[in-house]
Amino acid sequence: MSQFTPDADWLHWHQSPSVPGYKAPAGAVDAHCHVFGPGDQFPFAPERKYTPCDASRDQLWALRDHLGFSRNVIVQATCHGADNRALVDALNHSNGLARGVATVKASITDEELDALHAAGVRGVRFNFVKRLVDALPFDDLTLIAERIKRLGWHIVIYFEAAELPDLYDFFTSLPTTVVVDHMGRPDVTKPVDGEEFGLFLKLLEENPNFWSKVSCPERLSISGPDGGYLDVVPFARTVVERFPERVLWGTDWPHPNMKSHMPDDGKLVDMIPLIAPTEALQHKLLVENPMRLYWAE
Ligand SMILES: O=C(O)/C=C(\CC(=O)C(=O)O)C(=O)O
Repeated sequence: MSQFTPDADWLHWHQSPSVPGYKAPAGAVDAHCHVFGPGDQFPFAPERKYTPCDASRDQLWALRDHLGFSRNVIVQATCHGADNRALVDALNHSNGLARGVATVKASITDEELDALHAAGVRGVRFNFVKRLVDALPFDDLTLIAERIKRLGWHIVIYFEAAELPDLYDFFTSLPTTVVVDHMGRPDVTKPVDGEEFGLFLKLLEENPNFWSKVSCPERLSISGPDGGYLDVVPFARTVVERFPERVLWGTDWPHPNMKSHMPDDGKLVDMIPLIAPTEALQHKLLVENPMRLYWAE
């Protein structure tokens, strides 16, 4: 029996996702996914705000193959805090087919950063979603940003759309490439050409170092799986068509903290042609862009 019990309302990741009808181009990258534990091997962090079920690296590789993808970018999830051991273990057992985004504290040493780089880490994540973390002070984040510059890493930022006005100036002060998770979590009941999403588009428009993941329709959708998450499509498609060189796509497997339902990962893949309607856009989204950011060398 595991030393960790998932939260009572925790939804297990999908056990039999469909085979997508959409065939991803050769070399496609799932650029946003996580590994959880296994908790008995890589304990969840004491400061975590949720306890998930296990989701191991081998289970992630099985999903990758099932979906017809080739590579993964594994993003450190908050349930592991700044303990990147599960992430590094996955990278070290990926045959070079996975890269990572870590969570670090300002006290990390250069040697520790170098070891993360050698394992395949290419970025750090700054998380501002209050239900997930107590965000680090801006001074610490600024220090981390300065420290990782020499490695050529980027910064992944995760925040709710309503927080963007307050965070905007800090974000634009960051000295590296910056990747926004899940399009800055727009409220999709508001218009795609409205003020709120307009601020996010302005961030990308005026700052060529900013990229966006067009991921997580299952988290953002109000119409839900029965509506095919179609209410999210105009937002994602706008970002892909306006910034085709600076977009990434990911499954978000194993879909932490989904409460209403668990998505079928195959169906998420089937949405790709809706948000990237041409083969050229799909190739940039799934192959060229993530390869440039994560496998540049
Ligand atoms: O998987 C995601 O990107 C989103 C998450 C989880 C998360 O980010 C984390 O635990 O670090 C969420 O909204 O609960």
